[in-house]
Amino acid sequence: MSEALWLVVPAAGQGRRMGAQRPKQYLALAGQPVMAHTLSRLHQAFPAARLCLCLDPDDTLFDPAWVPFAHWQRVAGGAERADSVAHALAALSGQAGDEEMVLVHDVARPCVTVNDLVRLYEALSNDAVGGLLAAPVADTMKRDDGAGRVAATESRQGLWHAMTPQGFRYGLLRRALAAARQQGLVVTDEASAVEALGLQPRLVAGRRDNLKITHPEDLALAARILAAQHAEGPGPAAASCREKR
Ligand SMILES: Nc1ccn([C@@H]2O[C@H](COP(=O)(O)OP(=O)(O)OP(=O)(O)O)[C@@H](O)[C@H]2O)c(=O)n1
Ligand SMILES: C[C@](O)(CO)[C@H](O)COP(=O)(O)O
Repeated sequence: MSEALWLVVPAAGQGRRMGAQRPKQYLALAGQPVMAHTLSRLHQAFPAARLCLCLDPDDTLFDPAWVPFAHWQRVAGGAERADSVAHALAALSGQAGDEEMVLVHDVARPCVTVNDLVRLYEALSNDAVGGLLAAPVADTMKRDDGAGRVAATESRQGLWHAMTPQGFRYGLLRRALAAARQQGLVVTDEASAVEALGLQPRLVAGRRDNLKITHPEDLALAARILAAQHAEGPGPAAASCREKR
């Protein structure tokens, strides 16, 4: 029996750095809410996947019409992103098998391409640890002195920007997040928790335009990225995983 693929989408944030009137996942982007774009990209890549959507318990803006998946559930998000992901994994207890793949993808990353999603899934399917989409750092990196001036220039050799999705087997990811919480380790991505177990997640090079919409200028940038991707046309034979499985 083919293993199920689980998608966890943290979408319970408030978008404080965006400074908008509503959480950024509900801001209009090319005629649709950010969330609708993100879920559409995930569904194009993984139409048969099962979605767990983390929403703020007080969220009154969510519309189920934006969810294209046949099998999906919502869970209450937590105080931090890691808590929301942990809540989703707890909700999947008894549903997801320990060896089944969980891909965690920020709702705030609507520009991820279907081709990158499928490439990541294929790269991780045979990887015992799991991994993440990432992009090598291309800028010179400065560390500040806390007073607005350069304290040092950091080597960018071997530095990557971690992105999402990040994919790990259900049992390992649940154990890793639980261990991080128990140790009081604050993690801003899933890979950090897996690394804390002494494992080395795989870095899968992805497009740099897999932007996380965070600051006000990012919304217009995301719109330009979507338009540019549309003009590019479909990537290299990015058949969805249903065709490939
Ligand atoms: N308690 C939280 C915090 C964040 N997220 C989600 O995690 C992703 C990445 O988080 P971030 O970009 O920081 O989103 P926000 O927390 O909304 O932004 P801010 O930190 O500016 O408030 C987002 O899709 C966000 O919705 C979540 O599900 N639960
Ligand atoms: C998971 C992530 O998108 C990887 O870069 C990032 O860590 C999320 O950070 P945020 O502060 O929760 O946006």
